[in-house]
Amino acid sequence: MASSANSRLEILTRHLTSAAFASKAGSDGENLEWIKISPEVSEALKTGSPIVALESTIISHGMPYPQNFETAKELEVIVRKNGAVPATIAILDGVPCIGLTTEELEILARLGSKARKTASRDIAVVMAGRENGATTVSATMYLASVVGIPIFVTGGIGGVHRHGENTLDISSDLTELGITPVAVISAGVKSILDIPRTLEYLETQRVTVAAYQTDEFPAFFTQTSGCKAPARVESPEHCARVIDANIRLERKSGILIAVPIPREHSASGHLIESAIQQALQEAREKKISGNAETPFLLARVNELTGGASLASNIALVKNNASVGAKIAVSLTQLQKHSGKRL
Ligand SMILES: O=c1[nH]cc([C@@H]2O[C@H](COP(=O)(O)O)[C@@H](O)[C@H]2O)c(=O)[nH]1
Repeated sequence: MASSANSRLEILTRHLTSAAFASKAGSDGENLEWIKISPEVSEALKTGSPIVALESTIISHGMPYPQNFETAKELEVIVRKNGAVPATIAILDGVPCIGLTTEELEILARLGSKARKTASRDIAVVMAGRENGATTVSATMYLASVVGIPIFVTGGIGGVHRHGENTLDISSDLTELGITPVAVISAGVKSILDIPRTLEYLETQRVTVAAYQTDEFPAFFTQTSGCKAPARVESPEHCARVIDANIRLERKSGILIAVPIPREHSASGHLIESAIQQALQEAREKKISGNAETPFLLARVNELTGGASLASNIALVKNNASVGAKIAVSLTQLQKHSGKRL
């Protein structure tokens, strides 16, 4: 335990030193702290308590206001109820923030797509421009790993887009998973994407992929995708053992744990599927591509299903938050014995 806490302290000390350096380096003499960790998250890092990182693109671009604000708050409540500290991550006025206040969550929720969708490649630009950035899976993973948070909950990750073999439109979520040792708990990959190629690409990136209590890789709104998952995990403890092994191995790559949407919320799956097909067709006709494609498809599918997809989306993220927090608690217990942390 002492050595675990020490290793977290080492990480923090490194970052505080970097922040001080950044401050000194600021040519205009301003205090340019480059990262802000909330007091609660900072305390949890020091004491080695379980923490769950949460992303912010899901708030700004993934859902409309006010459901996005309500969901963001509820996710934090669920994480707490299950014994972990939530750390929603975003960039506010150019400062990466680990752990947001309710007021900050509301700012992001109201900004919606006016906040910049920030993938890992965009972090430096958003910081330099002192912009507000909603972090995607890739950017959230990166920032979580920088401060030593090994578990991150989201709804769905990006992937290989359909026709990606021609367009090379592959989300940087997949490459970040290849180089950043954070476990991402998601409901799999939406069928707006090419699921078989996404799984192939994850293999190429050396990402450990496991489905939770099922043999099949889930497709976000539906429990099944027709693709077999490379591995199966049975419980939060089992997930924690996989994450712990990855940390001990120092593989420096991520883990994707795919949790199927709860059965009672997957009923509208087929309705949603046909809306997805229509939205995809419209995106092609309107020539919408790149990082605008996912937000367009999500919003259009929600319109076409009369809000059913949003209700399912909220339900599955909440379920992921509960599973993710339990995994974080198990991992902390395991690491009390092994002493090895991210
Ligand atoms: O079902 C969803 N998939 C993906 C996203 C967001 O979109 C990002 C991927 O975007 P792109 O495909 O442009 O890489 C993810 O990291 C996540 O933040 C989302 O909100 N909902």
